[in-house]
Amino acid sequence: MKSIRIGTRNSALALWQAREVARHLQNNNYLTEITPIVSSGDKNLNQPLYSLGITGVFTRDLDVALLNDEIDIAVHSLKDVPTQLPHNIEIIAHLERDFPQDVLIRRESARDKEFHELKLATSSLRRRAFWLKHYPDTQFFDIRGNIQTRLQKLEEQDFDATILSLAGIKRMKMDINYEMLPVMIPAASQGVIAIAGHSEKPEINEILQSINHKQTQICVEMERNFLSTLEGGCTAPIGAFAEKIGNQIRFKGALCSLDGKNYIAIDESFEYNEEENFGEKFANIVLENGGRELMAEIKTQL
Ligand SMILES: NCc1[nH]cc(CCC(=O)O)c1CC(=O)O
Repeated sequence: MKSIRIGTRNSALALWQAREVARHLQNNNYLTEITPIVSSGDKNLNQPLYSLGITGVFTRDLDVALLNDEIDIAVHSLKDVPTQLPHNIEIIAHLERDFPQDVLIRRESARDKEFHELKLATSSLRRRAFWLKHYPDTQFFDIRGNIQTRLQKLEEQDFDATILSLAGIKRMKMDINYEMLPVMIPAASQGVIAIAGHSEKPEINEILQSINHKQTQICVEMERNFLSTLEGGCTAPIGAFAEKIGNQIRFKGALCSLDGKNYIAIDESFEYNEEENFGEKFANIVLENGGRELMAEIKTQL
């Protein structure tokens, strides 16, 4: 049997995630090989992502490799994958989500500062806006690069703290202190490793079903439907997180103005059924409660 060619970006986190997918496939007796691919998102580190004006900077090169049959599957952090996929590319499986949360990481010299006094480095509109909602006078700095680069910048530059995804920190086994931020709603599909494939490769796609985590899939599809219904093709401060609790799903979602002053949120627990598109339903509630005007306002500010 031929081995499954796994395409990945070549950052440490991406490689770890690709190995994790390989491990799941090997446990099911499939052979695998890993093919790292340099993405244009990694080559362009001076500008914040939203200002590059295109979605899918991290995924585009892997999409091309899939379409050219250079790889059989592509492993992604699902939160970096646009909700609109190119023709013939599909998300075919999800690994189980482990740590969805955002966490705060401070430099030693800022250990005793209160949250509202921190000078914060993040280039995420969502993290910035949700933080400003609680601490409106915070000073922000842009920061780009992978987790290791960002932590190094935190040591060297003139800001106190940064906000990162806990999943990335755990996967990189970083030995650092972090603080949970319960008021921040994670980005849609944060913490989820997803596998993309070519729509016209049913054999591979069937194999991938054997490692798909259905519960995770249900939650992230809801989050991503919420996001795509709200977003209409721009990057806005939107959080979305669905979680199974007992036999219910709890969905938290929010849209926030860039300055954090206007915040429209959903927090619902319900029994899941396949027929109802809950993500779209909750997004429409947000849109009808001022979200439409807020989205229009945000689009003029980006
Ligand atoms: N946007 C960058 C990115 N994409 C995926 C992760 C980490 C893994 C994840 O949260 O899924 C990160 C780093 C971060 O947000 O701190």
